[in-house]
Amino acid sequence: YGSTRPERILAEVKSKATRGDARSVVDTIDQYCRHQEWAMNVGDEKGTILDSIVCEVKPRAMLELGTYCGYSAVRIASLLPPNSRLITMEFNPVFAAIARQVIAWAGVEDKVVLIEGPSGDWIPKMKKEFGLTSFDLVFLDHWKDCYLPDTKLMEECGLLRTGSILVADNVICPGAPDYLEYVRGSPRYESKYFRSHLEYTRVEDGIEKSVFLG
Ligand SMILES: Oc1cc(-c2ccc(F)cc2)cc2cccnc12
Ligand SMILES: [Mg+2]
Repeated sequence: YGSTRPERILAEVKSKATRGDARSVVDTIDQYCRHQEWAMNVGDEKGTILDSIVCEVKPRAMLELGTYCGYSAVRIASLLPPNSRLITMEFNPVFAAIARQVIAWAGVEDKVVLIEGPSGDWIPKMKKEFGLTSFDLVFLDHWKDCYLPDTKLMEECGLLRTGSILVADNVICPGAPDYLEYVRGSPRYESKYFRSHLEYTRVEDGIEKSVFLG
């Protein structure tokens, strides 16, 4: 029986990356996915844009929708200030199982809480489950047709405060047109597009950064 792509990525991390070194895990995955087999990590180019926003915001409470193999969770966690938390949500149990191991290998498990299940089910429970008031920063990197409904749900559940920032991957490729139209057209958001490329390719893609104005 064949291994899955996430399993091959984990094997590469275990054989090539230094245990406890988040940067080496990130670089190992980028090397593998650029030269061996493509995978849907945010990647090095868009990852640098994400890094700059995380460093600017210094979030105490951050949410990631769409963990996949844990590449961006590791990247983000390595930049978080002490006693900050990244909650990352993954619907696919196979991806979640791999991500847990990648996050552990990188040594950032004390900053990351991985929850499994559909975002639509979890978002209404977040406040109670995690004793949260709101998220300072949200990274949307899951299925593109969930970006808009999940954003509206976060608004309704009071998980966004004045100044909360949404960062969305793949707004061009595969694209999230309804989400873009919403955050760019709504008076409740101040939105900005960061032009880049689809991870490990020359195809255009980009990240949309949107500040919730309350
Ligand atoms: O960064 C991503 C990229 C793609 C993607 C897949 C196939 C393509 F041909 C192009 C792009 C899918 C994602 C799904 C979820 C989160 N991120 C994704
Ligand atoms: Mg993506």
